[in-house]
Amino acid sequence: MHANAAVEGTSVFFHLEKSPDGLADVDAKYTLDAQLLALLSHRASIGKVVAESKYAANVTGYTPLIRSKNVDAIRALLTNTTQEQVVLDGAARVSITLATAWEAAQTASSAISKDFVARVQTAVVRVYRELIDITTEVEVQYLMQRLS
Ligand SMILES: O=C(O)C(=O)C[C@]1(C(=O)O)C=C[C@@H](O)C=C1
Repeated sequence: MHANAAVEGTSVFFHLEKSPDGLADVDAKYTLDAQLLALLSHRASIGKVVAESKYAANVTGYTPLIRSKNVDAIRALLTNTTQEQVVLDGAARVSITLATAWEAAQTASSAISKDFVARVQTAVVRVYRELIDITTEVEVQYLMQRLS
C-alpha cells in the first residue's frame, strides 16, 4: 500500500508538519485522516480478491473446510507467514527512510534522533501487523460464504 498515492499533492509528513500549530489546518487534517482510513479499508478489502484467487488455486483443499465451517483450518491454510514477513520488513524499511528524512529536515545538523526513528518504525510495523490480521479475517469471512 502506498499511503501517499491517494493524498496526491500532500506531503507524507502532513500531520507532523501541521501538528505544532494545532488547529490551524484542522479540516485538512481530518480530510487526510479520512483518506488514510479509506486506504486502510481498501487495503483490507483486497483480501476478498486474494481469497478468491487462493480458493481458485486450491478448490479441493478449501471446499471441505468451508463445508464443515472449520474457520481455524481455513485461516491456517490461507496464512502465508513468509509473505507476511516481506510486508512487515517493507513497512519497517520505508518507515525508517521517511522518519529519517523528517528528522533530517528538522535539524540543521545531522543529529538524527534514533529514538524518534525507532518509535516511528515500531508504530508503523504494529499498524501493518494489525492490517495483515484484519486482511486475513476478511479472507476467512469471504471464504466462509464462498459456497453459499
Ligand atoms: O499475500 C497474501 O497471501 C495475503 O493473503 C495477504 C496478507 C497481507 O495482508 O499482506 C494476509 C495474509 C497472509 O498471511 C499474507 C499476507
